[in-house]
Order: sequence, then C-alpha cells, then structure tokens
Amino acid sequence: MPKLSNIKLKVCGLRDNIPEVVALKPDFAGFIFYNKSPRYAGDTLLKDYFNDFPESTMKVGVFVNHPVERVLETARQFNLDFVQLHGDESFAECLHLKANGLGVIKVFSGNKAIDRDRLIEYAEVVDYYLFDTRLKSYGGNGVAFDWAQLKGLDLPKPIILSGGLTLENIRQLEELDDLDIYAIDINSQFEIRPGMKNTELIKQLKEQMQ
Ligand SMILES: O=C(O)c1ccccc1NCC(=O)[C@H](O)[C@H](O)COP(=O)(O)O
Repeated sequence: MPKLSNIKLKVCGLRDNIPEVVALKPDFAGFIFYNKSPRYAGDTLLKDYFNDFPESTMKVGVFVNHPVERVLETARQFNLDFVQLHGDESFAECLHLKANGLGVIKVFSGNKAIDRDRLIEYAEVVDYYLFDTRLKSYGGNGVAFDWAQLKGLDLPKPIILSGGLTLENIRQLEELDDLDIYAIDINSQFEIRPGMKNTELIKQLKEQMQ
C-alpha cells in the first residue's frame, strides 16, 4: 500500500453542499444518477455550475445498469469526466463509453470471490477498477470491504478502494503492504445525512492524508 500522502481522494454522493466539499479539493467528486439512491442528485444538480468546476477535481457520474445512451446524454449535460458503473455493465458498453471520450470506472463488488480473469478482460476498457461492498443496495452501504481479497492481485489498471471507509480504518490501510491502491472513495461514513457531506470529517481525513 502506498503512503496515504500518495493516494488520491474521491468523495462520492455529493448533492446538498457541493461547493463546500469541492472547496476541499478532492481529486474526484461523485454524483449519483441512480434514482433509487437516497443520494440521487439528478433532479437537483445545476448544469451551469458544472461548467465552472475546478479543473483539479474530476467529475464522476455514478450509474447502475442505465442504458448506455442515457449515460452519454447525462455525461454531456453535466460535463462529466468519468462514469462509474455499479451494475452489470458489459465490456461492450464500457468500450462504447470510452470511445465517446469518457473515463470509465468499473465497480466490482466484493461480496463474492474476486474473479481476476474477468478483471483482466475489462482492462482495456476501464481506467480504474473500483472495489466496493455490495449488500441490498448497489453502493453507499457503509460496510467495510474485505481488502485482504486484493492482496497480490497484480492488476493492469489502478485500483480505487471503497466500501465503508472511515477515519479509523483508512489509517489501518497503510499497514497493509502488497496492496497497490491508487485512490480511496469515501461516502456514507463522511456525511451528516445522505447527500450532505460532513466537511469537518473530510478536512480531518485530508490532514491525515498529508
Ligand atoms: O451512494 C449511493 O447511494 C450509491 C447508490 C448506488 C450506487 C452507488 C452508490 N454509491 C457509490 C459509491 O462510490 C460509494 O462511495 C461506495 O459505494 C461506498 O460507499 P460507503 O460504503 O458508504 O462508503
């Protein structure tokens, strides 16, 4: 595991206090376009605001089994840099999105054994693999991912680690060698209510990551 200071930060599920969170300069900011999520942001986001986003923060749209043309349409509307796909999106769908100029983060949920061959198959059409805990909901469950599963995986694309990350367990990550994590993704453990992030906790994390 690289030092925390070398790891990028993605804050996911923004909606109700976007400017305050973006002022903290996360490397990625995630917006949920899945309308069954309590963090669904599709109806409230201001498209103009997205044109003024700081260049250092990548805008990520989160989707679950949406038709690919709808993902593209949403990405154009909100000027997204990346799409994060939490469902059963195929290689062909990822390829189509990439061919249209989008960065692709494909989510692989960790409630079953990791299928390395499948990950390798997706390598040419994804920018990052994101590992998350899947329970009843597709994401934002707040349950820690069993990161020991990633040990020694040696994948061709970088890993974003997600799933129930907190100030406390992120500290433990550094003790695990042999884990090559590019970024961490925080969500429900850093919010006041779904969609309203706790900026004080995020500031503490940023300090911890320096
Ligand atoms: O956050 C949601 O409500 C959500 C719903 C459906 C698909 C994805 C969703 N979140 C995506 C994320 O990237 C979360 O950060 C990730 O699932 C981890 O969340 P948490 O376990 O709360 O830290």
